[in-house]
Amino acid sequence: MSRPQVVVYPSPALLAAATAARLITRLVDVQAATGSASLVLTGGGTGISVLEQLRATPARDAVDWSNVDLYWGDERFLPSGHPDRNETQARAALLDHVPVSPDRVHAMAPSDGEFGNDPEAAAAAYAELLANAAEPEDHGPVPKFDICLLGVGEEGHTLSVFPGSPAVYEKERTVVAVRNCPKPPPTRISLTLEAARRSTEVWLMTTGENKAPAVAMALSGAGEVQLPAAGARGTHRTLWLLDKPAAAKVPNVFAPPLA
Ligand SMILES: O=C(O)[C@H](O)[C@@H](O)[C@H](O)[C@H](O)COP(=O)(O)O
Repeated sequence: MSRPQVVVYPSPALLAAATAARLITRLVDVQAATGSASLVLTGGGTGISVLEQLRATPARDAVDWSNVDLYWGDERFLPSGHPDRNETQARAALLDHVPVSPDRVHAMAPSDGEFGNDPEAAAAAYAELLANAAEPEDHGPVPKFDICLLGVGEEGHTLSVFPGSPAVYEKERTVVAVRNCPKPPPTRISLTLEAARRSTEVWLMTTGENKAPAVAMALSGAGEVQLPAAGARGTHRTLWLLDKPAAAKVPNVFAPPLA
């Protein structure tokens, strides 16, 4: 697993704009090298802001969106089209504005979909979707995602994996149902950390002084059970993209070299 790298931006707006630019460049580079790309989207304010900034930049059209497989790291288990669903927000922010291939946008099931109000069945179905999408060279139960975007909660959750929750101990399944989630809505579907760690690159993005303690703990060696975001690492790269307040307590070892 890769050692975390930290990049700090002066403001949330600049973090979102710069991360959108970073994402465009990475997607273009991966497509130039392999012909396609796979991206795991996240919910949360920072994650959606990045998608909105991406939509706003002309450079977005450098990506062959028809050749991107889009997945979600987690989803709020709500009826289709509900404004709080991560899918709803991602479509409004970006996906409805670029020429994605509908059959390559892999949303997690809504609570009024084919599995009804059964989040365990919906989670199992998404795990099967991922297993079917994995290629032999991925050597695992999920595709080797090129980039996995993640947010971070105040107490250190990421995806919908919360400290000390059953999901944080899950080592077998790749997708789980989450109930009684501390962050509303209470019922969700989430990749596990094991699944996220199969990503080539993991980008954790967060802002605000209220996130500074969790960020500092994650970067200071906290265990993933206590601090799930600490367990979110890519096989080749782990980026922490922060604004200054969120980075306020980051250990000096991550500070940029003195000029
Ligand atoms: O569905 C969700 O709520 C997200 O996936 C969740 O993990 C989010 O990314 C964090 O809670 C950070 O959210 P903010 O960026 O809004 O602080």
